[in-house]
Amino acid sequence: MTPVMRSVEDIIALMGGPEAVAERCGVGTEAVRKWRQARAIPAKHWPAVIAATGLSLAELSPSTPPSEPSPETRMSAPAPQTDQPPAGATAALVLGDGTVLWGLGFGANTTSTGEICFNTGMTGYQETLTDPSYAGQIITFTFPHIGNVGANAEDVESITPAARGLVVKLDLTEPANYRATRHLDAWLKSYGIPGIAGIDTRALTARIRDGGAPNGVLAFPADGRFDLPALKAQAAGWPGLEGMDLAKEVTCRQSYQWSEGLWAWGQGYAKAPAKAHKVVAIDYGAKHNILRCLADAGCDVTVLPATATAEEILAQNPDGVFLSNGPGDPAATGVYAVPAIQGVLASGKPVFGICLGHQLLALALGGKTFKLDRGHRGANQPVKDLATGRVEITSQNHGFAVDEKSLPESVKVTHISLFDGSNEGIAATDRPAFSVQYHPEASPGPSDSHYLFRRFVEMIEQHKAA
Ligand SMILES: NC(=O)CC[C@H](N)C(=O)O
Repeated sequence: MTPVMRSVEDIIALMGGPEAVAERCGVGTEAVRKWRQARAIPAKHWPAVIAATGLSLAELSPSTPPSEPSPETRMSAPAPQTDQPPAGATAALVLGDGTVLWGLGFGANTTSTGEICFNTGMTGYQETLTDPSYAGQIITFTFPHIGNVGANAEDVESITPAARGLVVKLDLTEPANYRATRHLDAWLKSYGIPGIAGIDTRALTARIRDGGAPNGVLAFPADGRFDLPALKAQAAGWPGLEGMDLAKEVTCRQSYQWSEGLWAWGQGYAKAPAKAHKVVAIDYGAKHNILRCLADAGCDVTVLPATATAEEILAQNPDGVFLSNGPGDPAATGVYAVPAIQGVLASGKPVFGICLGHQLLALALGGKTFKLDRGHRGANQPVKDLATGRVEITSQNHGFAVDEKSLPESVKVTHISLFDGSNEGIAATDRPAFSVQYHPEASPGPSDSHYLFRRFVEMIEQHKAA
C-alpha cells in the first residue's frame, strides 16, 4: 500500500487540466485519460508533475485501489519513503499494517487509537462525532467539506463526544453558517479529539471497502515529532472492536429523567408534550435524539445505566422498555445485557430496540451477531420493510449485524438492507418486542422511519388495554 496524499484528479486539476498535463509530461491526451482511469500516474512523469505543482514526492503518490488497477498504467516505481514526514506534514495516520498517511493536523494535539471506519453522510458531522456508538473509532468522512458550518451547542447527540478522531480530505475552513458558535477546530480541541486533513479519503474508503476497516493511530503531536516505530506498534497492537464492551464506558453513571422534545426551525428544542406512558430507556450509549423522539411520542422517559438488571428495570414499573444504540461488540455487552433483557421479555412488557439495542434483543431472543466485512455508516442507506414493500432511506452506523440464520422460529425478519441484504429489523411473533438495526431518529439523516416511535407507543397502548 502506498501512502495516499493526492488523487490523480487533484493533481490534474492543480496542473491546469488534462491538456496542460499532457503538454507538461510530453504525452498525448489519451495517455492522460488512461492515467485517470487507472488513478495512477507512471513514476517516470513524477519529475514533471513535481516541477509543475511544487508538491513533494510523498504528496504525489496517488492511491491505487487494489480492485481497479489497470496493469499497464500501474505505478512501476518503488513507493516513496513514507517514514519521513513530507514538508509541511503535521499529522500522521498510521495503519495496523504499517502504512503511514501524512497530512495536516487539526483539533487536539494528541495521539489516539481505534478502528478506522468511513461515513458517507453529506451533512451532520457534529451529530456523527457526538454519536456515542463511535466510541473506539476514528471516522473517515467521504464528504470533503467537513467543518464548513462550524460547531454549535445544539447539534449534539451526547454530552461528550466518544469518537476518537476524524480523517478528512480538505483542511477545515472558517465556519459559514448562522448557527455556528465555534470553529470545528476549537470544538474538537475542547474535547481532546484529533483530526487529520489532506488525506485521499476516496482511496482510504476504497481500501476499507476492499480489505475491511483497519485499526490505526492518528497522531498530531504538538512538537511535530513522530516516533513511527512506536506508532506502528501501537496501531498493530490495538486489539480491535471484536469482543470489546464499550457500552460500559459511555453509559450514564446513574439514572435520570429525560424531558426534551424535538428541534424545530427558529424554536430550538421543544418541551416534550404531555406524557402518557412510562418508558425505561437502557443507555448503552444512547443518542439524545432517540430520547427526544420517545418524549415527543408521549413517553415519560427514565434512563437507566447499561448494567441495570431486570429487577432494577421492572422496579420502575415501566409501560415499555427501550434498548438504545451503543458502541462495541454486542456479544461482549450481551454478557450482562442479555440476562437483563430476557428478564424484561419474560415480564411481557413491550420492548423496542435500535442498533446495538436491536442486536442485544436478537441475542436475548436466541440469535447471534457477527462483524460485517463492511460496516454501514451514513445518512442515505436504503432499507426495505418486508411487510409493506416500502423502501425507507435511513441513517445508519453499525459494524456488526444480526445473523438471520441464527434466529429462532418465533422471530421474524421485518427489514433488510438494499445495499447488502443484511438484516435491518426483527420482531418477536409471540410477544410485543421489535427492533431495527438503523436509526429512525436520524440526527443526522432522513426522517422516513420516525413512524417506528409511533409503533412502539401503539404497542404500549395495546398492551395496557389488554
Ligand atoms: N449504532 C450502534 O448502535 C452500533 C451498534 C454496534 N456497536 C455496531 O457497530 O454494530
